[in-house]
Amino acid sequence: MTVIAVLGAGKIGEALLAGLLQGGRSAEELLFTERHPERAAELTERYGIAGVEVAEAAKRADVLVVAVKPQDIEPVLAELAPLVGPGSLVVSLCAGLPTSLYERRLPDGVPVVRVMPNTPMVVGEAMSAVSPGKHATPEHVALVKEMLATVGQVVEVPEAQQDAVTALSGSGPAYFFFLVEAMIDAGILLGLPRAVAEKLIIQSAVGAAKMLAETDEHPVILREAVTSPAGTTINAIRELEKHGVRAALLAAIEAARDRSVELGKAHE
Ligand SMILES: NC(=O)C1=CN([C@@H]2O[C@H](COP(=O)(O)OP(=O)(O)OC[C@H]3O[C@@H](n4cnc5c(N)ncnc54)[C@H](OP(=O)(O)O)[C@@H]3O)[C@@H](O)[C@H]2O)C=CC1
Ligand SMILES: O=C(O)[C@@H]1CCC=N1
Repeated sequence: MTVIAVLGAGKIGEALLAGLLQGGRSAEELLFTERHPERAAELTERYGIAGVEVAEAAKRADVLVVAVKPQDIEPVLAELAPLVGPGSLVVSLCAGLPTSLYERRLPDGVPVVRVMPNTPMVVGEAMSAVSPGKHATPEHVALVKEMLATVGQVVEVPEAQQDAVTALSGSGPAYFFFLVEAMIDAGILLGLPRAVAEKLIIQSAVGAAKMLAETDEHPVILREAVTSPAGTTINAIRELEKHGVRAALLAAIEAARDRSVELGKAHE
């Protein structure tokens, strides 16, 4: 039995715990730490998972998953330092934070694996990218990949690519939610009842995502198949291009990458 402790069970920490439970792990294999007792009680009530102190998490868990905001990392590492050693395994989900930060703050030899997941892990559809730090062995990486594979898909990338990954797939679900929200608004503008607009757009998003995942066709081919000559879609595409939506996405994702780099630099 591999015991996994999530340090900081906020949005992504909770998504991981929920996804691991859904993926077949039992509540006894999972632990979390939280700084607000009411939040801890809420999570225990919802999932049956025990909230513990960091010392107990370090003692009982095989994998310590750090899921606090990057701005909150220093006290967590100070608390962890006397509790971990080369036999521990620390996994960081934190945007921007390099494994070298953990290696500097924790005792020599502690293996660290940097992971960028995303919230669809709650429905078993996460996209996670893993990068080992300098003390992480292939066995450590395999263990982390195995854990993440129960909540979605996993790739391994060089750590230098993690800021780009964070901007693309870490934040990615937010861009799709934003698009869906805007498209539902368009339905309201056209006079549809909200419930109808929501159903039309959400199912269209699900259908489009399944086609992308399952047909192996390039997105351009799939879009062209919707775009009939002198039809409706091309009129919409012309407006999207006129309003610079493609350029806006490139600039937005570049800005997210830059913020990830900045979050890492704050701890140099
Ligand atoms: N949300 C997402 O989609 C993704 C987030 N991430 C990364 O995951 C991390 C967490 O993000 P997110 O879940 O959104 O943030 P949240 O603020 O929702 O979660 C962090 C949680 O950790 C708690 N916390 C802070 N310090 C401690 C501590 N010392 N001990 C115990 N608990 C503590 C926070 O409490 P409090 O509420 O008081 O701050 C909060 O509940 C970030 O580093 C982010 O970059 C990565 C991929 C995707
Ligand atoms: O917005 C953030 O900083 C985090 C990291 C990736 C997704 N959410």
